[in-house]
Amino acid sequence: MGVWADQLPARVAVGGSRALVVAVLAVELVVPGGWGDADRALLLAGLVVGVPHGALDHLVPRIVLGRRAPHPALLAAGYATLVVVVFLAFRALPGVGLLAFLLLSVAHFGTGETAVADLRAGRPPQAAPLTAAAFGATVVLLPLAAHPTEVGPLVAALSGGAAGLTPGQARAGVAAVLTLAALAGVRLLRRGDHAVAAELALLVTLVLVVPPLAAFGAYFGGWHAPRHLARLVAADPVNAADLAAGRLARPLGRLARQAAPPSLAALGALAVFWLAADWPESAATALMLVAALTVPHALVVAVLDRRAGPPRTTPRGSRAGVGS
Ligand SMILES: CC1=C(/C=C/C(C)=C/C=C/C(C)=C/C=C/C=C(C)/C=C/C=C(C)/C=C/C2=C(C)CCCC2(C)C)C(C)(C)CCC1
Ligand SMILES: [Fe+2]
Repeated sequence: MGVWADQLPARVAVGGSRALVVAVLAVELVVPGGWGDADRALLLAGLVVGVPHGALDHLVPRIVLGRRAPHPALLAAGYATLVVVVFLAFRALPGVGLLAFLLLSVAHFGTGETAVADLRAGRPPQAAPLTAAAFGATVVLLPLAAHPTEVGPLVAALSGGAAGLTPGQARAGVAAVLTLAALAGVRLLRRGDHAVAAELALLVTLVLVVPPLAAFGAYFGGWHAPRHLARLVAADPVNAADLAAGRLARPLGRLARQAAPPSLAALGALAVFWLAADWPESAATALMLVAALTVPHALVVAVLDRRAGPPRTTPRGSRAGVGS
């Protein structure tokens, strides 16, 4: 086979996510009125499609550590407890909660991008703080700074009424994120990572051009989630033989079966929150739930990143993939 077996899922996810983001951009630029009022629908769709990417978190330690890992049922109970505690803490201290959520999100999305880039390049995951910060800030902070009016009501609902950014702060925020992205882009180009630099430019364009809620929905559900799932599929030794034979359908079926129950539980809670209030409280409470899911999810992904090794060197050879 011409590619690393481990890289097959990532190649598919990368191709699909690029095409989706380009399509979302094209709608904004070509269709009269762009996304218009459909931005909320795209945010909701992105959240719904994106939630399952964390639904295998309680199984990740077993994938990574094998039998030495605590039992998945124990992990699921701890995970669910942490979600409830963080959700209640966010509600009690919304200002601090929002700040912490944004910073954790920058780190989580940013390191997710560098981990996928490393997997595709066939090298072990390595710390790339500048690239990670640039990606994370682009998808989390740039929408807030570039579109303060559109996100204002949602940010106020999430933060317990805190005033949004002043025009001066927003301009400074945009300049800071664009400078960071430019520095990271130049460094990536110098290192020969042209595709990653182009992806950073694509995401910057998405966030600047497309309304912020639509842009975030597209990124979360159409880019971050499939790429993360691709890493999990590649990391699970159970999938090794299928991937080596170039088969993705069976690994994806297994993943869907395992992810269904936790996804339905989390989506049920999301639906209740979304339907129980009017905009923007509906979206704010749903995002608080996402924030609560983010804490254990980011912890699990950090473990995955630390334990990851280089891809297998032979399609069916000894396992040294993301999860080894
Ligand atoms: C396993 C399990 C489970 C499940 C889980 C899951 C399902 C998970 C998921 C996870 C996830 C799902 C995660 C996520 C993450 C996310 C994030 C990290 C986000 C972020 C966001 C942001 C940052 C935003 C921002 C903003 C604002 C704030 C405003 C407006 C504009 C914007 C949108 C930009 C349960 C619990 C059932 C049980 C136990 C076990
Ligand atoms: Fe994630």
